[in-house]
Amino acid sequence: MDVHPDKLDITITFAQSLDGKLAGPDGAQIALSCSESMQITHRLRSTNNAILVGANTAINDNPQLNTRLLPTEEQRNPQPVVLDTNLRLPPGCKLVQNFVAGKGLQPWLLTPGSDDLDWHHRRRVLENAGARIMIYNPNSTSHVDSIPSILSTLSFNGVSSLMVEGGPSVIQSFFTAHNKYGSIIDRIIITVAPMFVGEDGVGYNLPRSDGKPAFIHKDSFLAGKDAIMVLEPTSA
Ligand SMILES: NC(=O)C1=CN([C@@H]2O[C@H](COP(=O)(O)OP(=O)(O)OC[C@H]3O[C@@H](n4cnc5c(N)ncnc54)[C@H](O)[C@@H]3O)[C@@H](O)[C@H]2O)C=CC1
Ligand SMILES: Nc1nc(O)c(N)c(N[C@@H]2O[C@H](COP(=O)(O)O)[C@@H](O)[C@H]2O)n1
Repeated sequence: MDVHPDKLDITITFAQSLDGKLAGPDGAQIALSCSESMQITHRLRSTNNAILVGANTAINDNPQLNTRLLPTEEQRNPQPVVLDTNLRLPPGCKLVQNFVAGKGLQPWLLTPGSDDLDWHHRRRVLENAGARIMIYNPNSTSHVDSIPSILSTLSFNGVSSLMVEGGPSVIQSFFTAHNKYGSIIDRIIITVAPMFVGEDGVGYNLPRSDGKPAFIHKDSFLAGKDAIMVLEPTSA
């Protein structure tokens, strides 16, 4: 299947510990980035026209996904997108609250849809609260195989650059889709925090890619105590 005719520019970006964890036990949120690297993350948010997280991140962290750490004149908020298959996002979350208060863009919740009556009830509640529900074509029940449809839906709705922020399950899906469909990810920007989380933390795996590295180093620099590393696909 063709990924999509108008390819989005896709940046995968997240913070990890030295032992490769993005979240604590049971996927709990942990503060990995220092203030300097967090500001760089907000700058990156400002250079993309959409930011995507998975439902668990949206529910656990109740994030704002905005650029509030930048000076006012540099703040440019990306379109918030949540991969929310079963419409689990609480209608009172900050993304919806900020939109209703005129302090953020309308959150888009992407789902393959459902015949379930409770799902339709949650859809009405979320739409009445202020969220936009967007249904992508479910090519299969697999998260990985849904990614081309998700990207087409975003592209069709005017998104040209997408920052994928996490969590680990979504990142894993994008890495696997990149390996399977090719040419999906344009760069990975990882903040490495000088700490260990331990074996109960949650990380990701990079799938094998015909024995050669799928991504190679392009740049590294320090931001406060953290190291930031930029990688690009081998073929780029
Ligand atoms: N260190 C960092 O930079 C970041 C850390 N996190 C942490 O990650 C934790 C949550 O991570 P996870 O539990 O892995 O959940 P996640 O945030 O990746 O969400 C996974 C859920 O998204 C939905 N989903 C829909 N389409 C999907 C697709 N194509 N691929 C994968 N999931 C899809 C499913 O309901 C799935 O259960 C959060 O608590 C947060 O603190 C989140 C973002 C960045
Ligand atoms: N860059 C980065 N460093 C960390 O240490 C983190 N825990 C995260 N998490 C991501 O940031 C979201 C919070 O965003 P807001 O501050 O609410 O705008 C969180 O949901 C994760 O996506 N990122």
